[in-house]
Amino acid sequence: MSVDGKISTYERVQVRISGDEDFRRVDELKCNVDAIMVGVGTILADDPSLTVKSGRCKNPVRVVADSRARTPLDAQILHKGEGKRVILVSENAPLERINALSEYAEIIIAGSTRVDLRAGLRELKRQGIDRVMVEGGGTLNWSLIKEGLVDEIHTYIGGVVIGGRNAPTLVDGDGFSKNEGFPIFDLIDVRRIGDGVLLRWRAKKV
Ligand SMILES: NC(=O)C1=CN([C@@H]2O[C@H](COP(=O)(O)OP(=O)(O)OC[C@H]3O[C@@H](n4cnc5c(N)ncnc54)[C@H](O)[C@@H]3O)[C@@H](O)[C@H]2O)C=CC1
Ligand SMILES: Nc1nc(O)c(N)c(N[C@@H]2O[C@H](COP(=O)(O)O)[C@@H](O)[C@H]2O)n1
Repeated sequence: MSVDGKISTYERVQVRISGDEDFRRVDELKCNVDAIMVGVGTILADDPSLTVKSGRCKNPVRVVADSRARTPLDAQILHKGEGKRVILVSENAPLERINALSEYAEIIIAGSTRVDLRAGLRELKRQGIDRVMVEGGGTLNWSLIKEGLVDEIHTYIGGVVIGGRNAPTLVDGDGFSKNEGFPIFDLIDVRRIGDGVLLRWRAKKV
């Protein structure tokens, strides 16, 4: 994220926030997880492939949280690189979209109108997927944190200011009210990387 906590511009255009060294760190992380997950908003905005660029290991299983099965059939994630893809959808997703996407990815139906992330992750776990790395965006991050499904947060802060009240931030969604309390994370590591800083946080056990 940027100095001011943004993860893209208000037009949802990707900005290069980190440098080569940090891209390599993120690439390495992918070799230590079973799956990498993003929300469909990120697929629609960035069209990422989420592949391991170094080729040092196999691509992790690539997962999209996509309640209404909006992932485009020509999305890079469905075509670039080897490996399994999973799309988590809700019962609300049109059957024709599910059928079309099932040519490229395993479809898991979890939740009635929105993906039930806990149920989706439970099914992934049943398939042997224990460690999931989430690469955004802010809406999916919010839901996972709200539901207490996040063990660690790794925030790389790069030296650019993006600004804009409508620019996506690390955690969007509705936000917590002061009446309901906030999830607390312990700072477990601080490291300078390139022109920015990597902070690692671990969810406090309550
Ligand atoms: N700087 C960075 O490292 C990154 C930046 N981004 C930026 O983030 C933006 C995309 O973020 P968002 O629009 O917030 O989309 P998002 O990627 O968080 O996806 C949100 C979508 O996921 C689906 N979803 C299914 N079940 C859900 C649930 N239970 N809770 C929440 N979402 C659920 C919904 O269709 C929802 O609209 C883009 O502008 C992209 O460039 C995204 C990833 C990384
Ligand atoms: N680690 C990192 N640093 C930045 O500066 C970024 N802008 C991003 N963006 C996210 O990385 C994903 C790219 O995926 P592929 O290279 O296509 O596999 C994408 O989701 C961007 O939002 N990341």
